[in-house]
Amino acid sequence: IRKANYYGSKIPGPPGHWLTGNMSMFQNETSHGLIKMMQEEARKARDQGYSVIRFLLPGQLLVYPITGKATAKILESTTELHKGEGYEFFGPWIGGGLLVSVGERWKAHRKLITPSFHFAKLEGYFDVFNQESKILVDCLEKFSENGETVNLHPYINRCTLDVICETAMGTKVNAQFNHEHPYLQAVEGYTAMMLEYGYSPLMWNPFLFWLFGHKKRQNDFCYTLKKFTGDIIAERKAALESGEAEKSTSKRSMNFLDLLLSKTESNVFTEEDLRQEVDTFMFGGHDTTTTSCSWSCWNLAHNPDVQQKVYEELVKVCGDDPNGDISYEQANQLNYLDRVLRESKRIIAPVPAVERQLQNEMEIDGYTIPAGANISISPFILHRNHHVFKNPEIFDPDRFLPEECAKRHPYDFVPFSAGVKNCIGQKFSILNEKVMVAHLVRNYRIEPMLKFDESLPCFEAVSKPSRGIPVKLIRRI
Ligand code: HEM
Repeated sequence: IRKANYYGSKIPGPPGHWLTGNMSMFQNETSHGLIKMMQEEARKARDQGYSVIRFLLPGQLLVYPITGKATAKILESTTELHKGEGYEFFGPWIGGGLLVSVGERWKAHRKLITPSFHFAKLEGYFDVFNQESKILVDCLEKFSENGETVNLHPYINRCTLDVICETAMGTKVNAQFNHEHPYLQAVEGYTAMMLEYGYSPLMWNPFLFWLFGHKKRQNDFCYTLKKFTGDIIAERKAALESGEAEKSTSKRSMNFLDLLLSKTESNVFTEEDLRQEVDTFMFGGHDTTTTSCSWSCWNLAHNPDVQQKVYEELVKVCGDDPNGDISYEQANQLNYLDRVLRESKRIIAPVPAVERQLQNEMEIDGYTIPAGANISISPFILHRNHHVFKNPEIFDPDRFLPEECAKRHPYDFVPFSAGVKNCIGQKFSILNEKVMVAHLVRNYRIEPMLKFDESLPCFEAVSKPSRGIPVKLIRRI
């Protein structure tokens, strides 16, 4: 506590209690209030010319770089890759998967997995992107017919789960037809617990964690999550061994799970390594894309002119058949849609923040941050920098015209983080989302059924919309 207070007193930030620091600012806020509070603290600090701010939690110094330039220092480090303490909560689920691992293990696994996201592979995933997006459109048809309001979020969620299972694991789970999917409920429960854990010091004590039943809750969620992926792995393995499924050996289509299974056969990977990486991909790749696509639909619904321009671009590039597939080449020509999806990630970043725990002292813009401090890289804070994004609360896709991007620091916009530990799935996710949104907009005009700020991003592992994405869908003729 003394060390955190000593260094903390030299970094700009709100005054705090000697023992509890700024804890009360965190505990008194709702999840969305927390985001607003931090954005406001960052705004005040920037206006005073600061590039970092800090918060103090009991014995913990939490530092936020608030400009792209200050963020570069941590993101460009090739040694400060340890995740913050908050990630320990995910240990029982994803263990030492890519997201949290460091050192030689991380390097070796990342090198092995990277080829699954080579651009030639991405093209091979388009059949699944199209197929599942069309199922999504069909599942929503009844709402356009009867004029009922529909919350798009769970529909998109089931669609992205089907996409990731089929592309990465070669397994169809048909979640779009199973509305009570236990895996999705467990993901929701586990990630919601994370925020509770992060700001409830009593939960940090393992005995109290157990005593109040949190451990049991966590174990139950974990059991469901691991059983789901464990079954997928076992099924795929059995299918390959019996010759029922063809091993995808072509460079173009080898799926992630087959790749990892081949490494366990040659003893490069243990069975446990395999499970952890599969769970990491499910965790990292599914909820994130869902959140991003949901907010894109919300932004489109609230900006009908933008939605119309997206539709016109779609007709121009892909033709006017709403049921036709969108090819990889066409997706790459949808430049306006691309800007819209980026602006949506700026307005509401799907991942509110990622953390690093310093192993060595680091200086950022003249401030000394001690070893052990947590540095939070928060797109939520960086993307609202009013010195860089004028009127940051306004949705304007033209901020992403090439000439506008050239005026900014590359780390002013970091929805997928950056540096060596950046998101491995970013291209996959962007293309998947493009195809989903394209199919939705080609078929329906999306109208909002709440004001923009009546559904708010929650500060969990992902920025889930507090009241969903309630819309009316009007069939395009
Ligand atoms: C809109 C969608 C997505 C967003 C916003 C997103 C964001 C992020 C962020 C912020 C990180 C942390 C990087 C860091 O600590 O610096 C990350 C890491 C990661 N993401 Fe994503 N992600 C998305 C989609 C995906 C998809 C689709 C996959 C897999 C199919 C994926 C797999 C991963 C993995 C494995 C890591 C860990 C990488 C490493 O540490 O080497 N993500 N992602």
